[in-house]
Amino acid sequence: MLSFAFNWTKLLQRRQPNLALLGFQNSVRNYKVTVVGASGGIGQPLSLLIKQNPLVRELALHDLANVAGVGADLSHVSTKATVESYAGDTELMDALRNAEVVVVSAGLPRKPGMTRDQLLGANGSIAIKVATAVSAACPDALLAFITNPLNSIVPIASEVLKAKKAFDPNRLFGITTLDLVRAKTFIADFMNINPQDVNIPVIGGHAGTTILPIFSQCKPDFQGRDEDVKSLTHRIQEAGTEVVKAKAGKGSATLSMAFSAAYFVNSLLRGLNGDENIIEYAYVASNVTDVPFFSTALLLGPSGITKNLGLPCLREDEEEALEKMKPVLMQSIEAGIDFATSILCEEMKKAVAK
Ligand SMILES: NC(=O)C1=CN([C@@H]2O[C@H](COP(=O)(O)OP(=O)(O)OC[C@H]3O[C@@H](n4cnc5c(N)ncnc54)[C@H](O)[C@@H]3O)[C@@H](O)[C@H]2O)C=CC1
Ligand SMILES: O=C([O-])CC(=O)C(=O)O
Repeated sequence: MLSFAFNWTKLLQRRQPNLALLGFQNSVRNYKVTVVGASGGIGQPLSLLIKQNPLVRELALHDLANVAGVGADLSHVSTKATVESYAGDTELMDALRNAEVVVVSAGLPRKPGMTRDQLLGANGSIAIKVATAVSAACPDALLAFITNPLNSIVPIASEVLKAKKAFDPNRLFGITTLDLVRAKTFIADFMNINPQDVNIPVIGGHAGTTILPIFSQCKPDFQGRDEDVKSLTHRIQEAGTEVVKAKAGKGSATLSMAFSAAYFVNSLLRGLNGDENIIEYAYVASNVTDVPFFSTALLLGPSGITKNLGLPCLREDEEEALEKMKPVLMQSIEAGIDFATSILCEEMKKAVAK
């Protein structure tokens, strides 16, 4: 019996170098993902989806409240990832320590009649808190925000990370996947095909006219009239408001957002894991246009963004829509930068006064 066991060990030892030569060694790594805002409307279904991802070793759930129950519940799901719960500001650093991917859905959602920009005061401070903690606890992590107003939140986080000397433009993302998911779904409905078969670039930002679907590059070719392009573009741009209205004061999109964020997180993880063919759209620091944050197609890899693939080919009407949206997007970016600067200045004054 002993010799049988010994022979197997020997055999396995001999086989190891061969496996390495074949490129199997470390072919699947395991990552720690932290969800901040984990007991919220998006946080819970998102955490459930991430718990099922085979690339995840550890899932850290952070929220201000109710997170222990969500964690206990989720920990009974029979998949590999272990689950740890962290509550309150005092446990944020522990939740983040050693995380390779941090996804943030912490923050207030809209109520009917509100714009996303009106969430800046409430949610801007959360972005500052999370980015500050990330800069100290896991500065090399890929940091992906869901929190609105996304067009301002990503610039806020970048200001904080710059101030903390932890800014890497290839590691900071605003998740715009839901805009692509909606575009696929609405176009597929219109053309009576499977949404999985539709591919369309959606560029810009994540609010109203800053969400720009590029119908001229739709695959398969969009079969419709100019009026159809207009009305579908409007529906994609206002789809968030459609859900806010339907939920009638009980929040905004949660399930479709969880689906979209889980998809995006999986792409980040596959990039980290060495997959070289992952392309996703996200709102990032960018020099593709003269607007400093912009969503385009990105090639992902082991350190986040490997390459910004830039603008798709644009038709004349799409060029015009792009030019029109730029000042709108710029206003939200400036609002975010001003917000961050004023809070960071306050912090510095307080530190000097101590
Ligand atoms: N990027 C996108 O496409 C989308 C963004 N959103 C945005 O996502 C955010 C979250 O939406 P929901 O989950 O529906 O809201 P929710 O109110 O259901 O959940 C938010 C969670 O964040 C937690 N939270 C608040 N402050 C926190 C802090 N400092 N640290 C940790 N946790 C904190 C709350 O306790 C709550 O559990 C909103 O800002 C919403 O506008 C929503 C849909 C789509
Ligand atoms: O509309 C909102 O407030 C939430 C959101 O960003 C979306 O659903 O696209």
